[in-house]
Amino acid sequence: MTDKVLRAATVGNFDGCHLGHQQIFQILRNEAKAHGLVPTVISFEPHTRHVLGIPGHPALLTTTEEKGAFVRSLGLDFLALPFSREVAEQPYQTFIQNEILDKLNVKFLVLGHDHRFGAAGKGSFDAILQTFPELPAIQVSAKYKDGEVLSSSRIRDALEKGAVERATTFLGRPYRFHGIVVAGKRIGRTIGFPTANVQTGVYKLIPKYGAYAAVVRLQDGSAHRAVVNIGLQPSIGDLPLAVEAHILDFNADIYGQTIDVDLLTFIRAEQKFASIDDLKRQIGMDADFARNY
Ligand SMILES: Cc1cc2nc3c(=O)[nH]c(=O)nc-3n(C[C@H](O)[C@H](O)[C@H](O)COP(=O)(O)O)c2cc1C
Ligand SMILES: Nc1ncnc2c1ncn2[C@@H]1O[C@H](COP(=O)(O)OP(=O)(O)O)[C@@H](O)[C@H]1O
Repeated sequence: MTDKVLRAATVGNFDGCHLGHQQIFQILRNEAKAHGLVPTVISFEPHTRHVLGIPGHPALLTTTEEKGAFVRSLGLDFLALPFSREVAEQPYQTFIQNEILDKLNVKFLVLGHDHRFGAAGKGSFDAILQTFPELPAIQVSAKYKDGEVLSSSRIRDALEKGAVERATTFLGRPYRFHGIVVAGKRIGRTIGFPTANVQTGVYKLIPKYGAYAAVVRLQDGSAHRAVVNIGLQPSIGDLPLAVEAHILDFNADIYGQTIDVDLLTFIRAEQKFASIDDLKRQIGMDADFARNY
């Protein structure tokens, strides 16, 4: 299917949509405006690393849905192209000609410092300039933070250590879970702390287990302070991983709602308590911390 919209585009995985990615999006928006084109972020689904089995960290900072929501909130179009081994094995010339130029009418390309197209990553920026001399293309240099290139893997490392604020400074916004509220064991309400359990994407990166101060945004757009637990709840039993939010000063049934949970700060590591009373007391202190944070 060919769409008639004329686009300026960037292409990549953009996991996290961090400040380095946002710099590309900003330049893309300016160039699109200057040339009367629709600014478009073209990504892949699933993530290229998962399809190609590239070793390294399998977890992602953003699901495709989260990326799409963020990119669109900036006023850019978002497209997730189906990615497969067949797509990966196409020479970059074929992929760019067929998918980017012919199908999507891209008239201007904005590329990140390390983006490579096509089989064996042969489609470097210089190769593209040579192969498609009629296609205006610019390359955006890497963004640095603390003397190092800002990257998705640095953000993953920070989150795995519970260094949420560091992740926030790299992302330009808090680390977020976006998902539907599902039923848990219905124990929370019996100990005075009902918790909305958020379903996470399969590959979603799980930060260090423990309690966090957070902000929860409900489907009606309202924002609430919350205290969040991420972990296996060892005091209750050996349970599957849960990301659960107790919303402060709130009492309503929100099962089935799609909510956002934004992590603000790590409070403490998850522990195995000797009794439910000890667990309750600690959650009370965590809630007080989150209230005053
Ligand atoms: C702020 C907060 C901190 C928590 N910390 C721990 C903990 O350290 N260890 C633990 O075993 N469970 C912890 N929990 C999880 C509770 O055990 C869990 O919320 C309870 O089992 C209710 O689960 P349910 O929502 O599935 O009913 C915490 C929960 C909250 C809200
Ligand atoms: N303050 C609150 N914070 C989070 N969820 C609440 C709150 N008050 C009521 N709820 C509701 O209670 C549910 C959680 O109760 P809980 O007993 O922990 O059950 P579950 O084990 O199913 O999570 C939430 O999904 C939500 O619908």
